[in-house]
Amino acid sequence: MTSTDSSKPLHVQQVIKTYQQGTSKVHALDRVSLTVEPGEFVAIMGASGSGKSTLLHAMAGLIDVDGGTVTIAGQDLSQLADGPLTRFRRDNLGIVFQAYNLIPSLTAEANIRLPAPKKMGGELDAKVDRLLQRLGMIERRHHKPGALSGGEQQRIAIARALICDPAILLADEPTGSLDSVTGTQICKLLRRLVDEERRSIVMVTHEPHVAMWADRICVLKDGTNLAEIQTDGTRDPQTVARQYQEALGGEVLV
Ligand SMILES: Nc1ncnc2c1ncn2[C@@H]1O[C@H](COP(=O)(O)OP(=O)(O)OP(=O)(O)O)[C@@H](O)[C@H]1O
Repeated sequence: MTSTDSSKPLHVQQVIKTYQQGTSKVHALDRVSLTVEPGEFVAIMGASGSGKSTLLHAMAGLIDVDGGTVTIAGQDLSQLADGPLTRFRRDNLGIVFQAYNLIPSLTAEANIRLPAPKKMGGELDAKVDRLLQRLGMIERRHHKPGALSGGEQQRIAIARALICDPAILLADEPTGSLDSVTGTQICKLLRRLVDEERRSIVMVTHEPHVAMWADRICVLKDGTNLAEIQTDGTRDPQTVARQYQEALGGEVLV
């Protein structure tokens, strides 16, 4: 697997997203800012409803924002029409969801190939092989998602997200459907993608023992930046949990 272009940071500047819920307005994001450097792993934490998924979706260009900018590799996403945005997303971002979102009727291998443009030709076969090897899934390549465990399905979803060699991976609760042992395996895999390939990762999570794999934790509250926590690399969930609680002023989390 090739390493990625290291000149592709992600900047979120003063982003606003407001939803109408009945007669009231919900400020899902209220001037949130975040910069992610090449080869940096950032976790986004916050209580339920604090705006984590909305922020990730804004970074992915999956929702329009009402103010501020999301810039990836120097490109302001709001300046792209639908078609160019889809292509830009494919070439620059990999996205991983809690529910894996694999196509049940396709084999693991076919799911990985799905986002690849036709022009990749024979290069694609080699790339799929490398990804299956890298993620320990070579023996499972012909299985359909229904015959794979949750952890295996998430590995395939990560391979699919990497097929176009994006510099940035966005992950929304990637371990949320997994037991803690399998979840840790996925966290270690994500960490390796940062350490060995210098990819940038932004991951939404509720869990201190998942967030501890990041370099930095961005804590949101009510759609605003509340705090930044630098993890110290000791991977101690208790320390991260305590720092997180302190950031929230001792509030009990949902
Ligand atoms: N499509 C939508 N329509 C209306 N309101 C929305 C929509 N999406 C999100 N919201 C609201 O925006 C706020 C932030 O939601 P968001 O899903 O980003 O929070 P979250 O931190 O990811 O929560 P959770 O941890 O529960 O997934 C919430 O009040 C939510 O109800």
